[in-house]
Amino acid sequence: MRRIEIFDTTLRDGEQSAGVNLHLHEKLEIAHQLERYGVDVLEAGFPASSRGEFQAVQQIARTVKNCVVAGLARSTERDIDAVWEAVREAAQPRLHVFIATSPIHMEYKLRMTPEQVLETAVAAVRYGARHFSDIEWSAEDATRSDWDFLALIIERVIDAGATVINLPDTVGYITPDEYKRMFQYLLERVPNIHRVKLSAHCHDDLGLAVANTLAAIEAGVHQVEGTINGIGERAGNASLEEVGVALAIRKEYYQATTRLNLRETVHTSKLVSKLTGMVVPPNKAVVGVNAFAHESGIHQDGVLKHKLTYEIIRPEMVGWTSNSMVLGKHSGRHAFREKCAELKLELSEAEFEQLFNAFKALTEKKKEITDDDILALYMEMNSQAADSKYELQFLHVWYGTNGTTTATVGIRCPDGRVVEEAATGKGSVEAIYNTIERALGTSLQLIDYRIQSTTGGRDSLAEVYVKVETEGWTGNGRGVDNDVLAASAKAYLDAINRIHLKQQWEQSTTTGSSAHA
Ligand SMILES: CC(=O)SCCNC(=O)CCNC(=O)[C@H](O)C(C)(C)COP(=O)(O)OP(=O)(O)OC[C@H]1O[C@@H](n2cnc3c(N)ncnc32)[C@H](O)[C@@H]1OP(=O)(O)O
Ligand SMILES: CC(C)C(=O)C(=O)O
Repeated sequence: MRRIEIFDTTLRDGEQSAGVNLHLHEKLEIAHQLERYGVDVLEAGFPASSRGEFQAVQQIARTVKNCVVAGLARSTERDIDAVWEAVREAAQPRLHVFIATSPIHMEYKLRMTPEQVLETAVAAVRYGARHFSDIEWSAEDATRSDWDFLALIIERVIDAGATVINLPDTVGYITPDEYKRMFQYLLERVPNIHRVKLSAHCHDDLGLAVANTLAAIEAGVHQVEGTINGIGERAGNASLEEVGVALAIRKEYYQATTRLNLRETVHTSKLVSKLTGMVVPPNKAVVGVNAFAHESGIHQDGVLKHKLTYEIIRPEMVGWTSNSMVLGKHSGRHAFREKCAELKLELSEAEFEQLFNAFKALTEKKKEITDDDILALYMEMNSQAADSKYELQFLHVWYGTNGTTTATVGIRCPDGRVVEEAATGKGSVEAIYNTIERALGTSLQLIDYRIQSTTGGRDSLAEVYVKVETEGWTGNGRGVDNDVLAASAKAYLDAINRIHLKQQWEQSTTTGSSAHA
């Protein structure tokens, strides 16, 4: 088994993500977490770019002890001096110096001939070697460079003192097979290449960053570079957490390990996301909230019977507490039964079927069903059981801006009749309650009315609680619906039903027969 070194550039290339600007204390917090995560090299920033950046790199270099701390420089003495001043107090300082080697970059950006680039690169490494014993040299846009030119310049910078050679796919252009062949070609052609470590640095413009990084490992590189959550310039860099997990899960295939403490993965991802403001997509591999969420019945059934049917990564391995069964419209009875057991709902087979059907009906209206939704359905089912008297059949409300609202309700009575009535009120709820009272020939006083949603989100269920009083009797009622007005009507009827139950119970205790019999 080879050990692959992990070079983290979240604080340099990651911070180059559009819109990201970390404060010193935020960079420090991420740096210390990266140290706990177990990265081998931490690229803290580009010291020559600003005073604040210099100070941040310096602070990181002073406090991080368990990994190499690197700073990036162009091939100029000023940039290299800035890196030295910033990282000189690090336990293990590294200079990372680069120059572009592709024809397009040399001609249009640097406005240099290949000979000038060669001379500048060698001079920069020599200059850096006055202070640094650890020098990483990068051929920017290596993957669009001429391979023979690369071979020549690599040989020369190694002679000048480079200890790590990094060949970045700066614009995310190469494919895994080509990248592998490029490294293999250079390993054969450059005579002194075995004196140094080789490194890969991939961007995700074609969505190939992780695949290219793994291909480079197959080709024999010693170090791979990337960022947490794959953040970085344009489409970002290779996601280090994905590379680390791929190597761990496919250890037999890659024959390679890392020093990463994978259990810190999720925490590291969340911290970087929080401080950079770069939201992790829910379906992102390893760290997305859906990465271990099973939604469809066949998958949930499989996972309940044997996790490995649909899980190649143990969620605990990367720091999730467990997988999650998301109950939605694709869920089946196995997952629903598991959830009922978890919620400690005691159900007969018939009750289970009734609750399952209510749950399935709810999935037509709501995307994800939460524990609270299920509990609400359960309580609703129980309150509607044998004791139930009056049940809402339909409800229409015409809201008027002139201060009068009209409601029409249909109520199924215990004897099976459906009574229909209409009445007005100053607002929708008052109109509904006036109509219910007229339909049932009763008069109630509303003592308390409270409404809340079972969860956040527009598709949340509304839960209404009421307390009513009539002729010395009080009753509490609860109604749940995905519409607030229907929930209000149900709560009122529920309160009325409870008062009737109390009245029947009192009557039965005085006459000696049971109202529930
Ligand atoms: C692939 C990568 O991710 S590379 C790293 C990218 N990171 C950054 O750019 C860090 C933030 N950058 C900055 O703060 C600024 O760009 C600075 C401070 C580095 C330079 O700022 P300025 O001096 O104003 O130059 P500006 O950024 O406009 O242009 C870059 C200059 O560096 C030159 N340059 C680019 N790469 C190199 C190199 N590797 N070695 C030497 N010179 C280089 C360019 O040719 C250009 O030179 P010119 O001014 O003679 O035309
Ligand atoms: C400076 C180098 C390593 C880089 O970030 C790139 O080429 O993408």
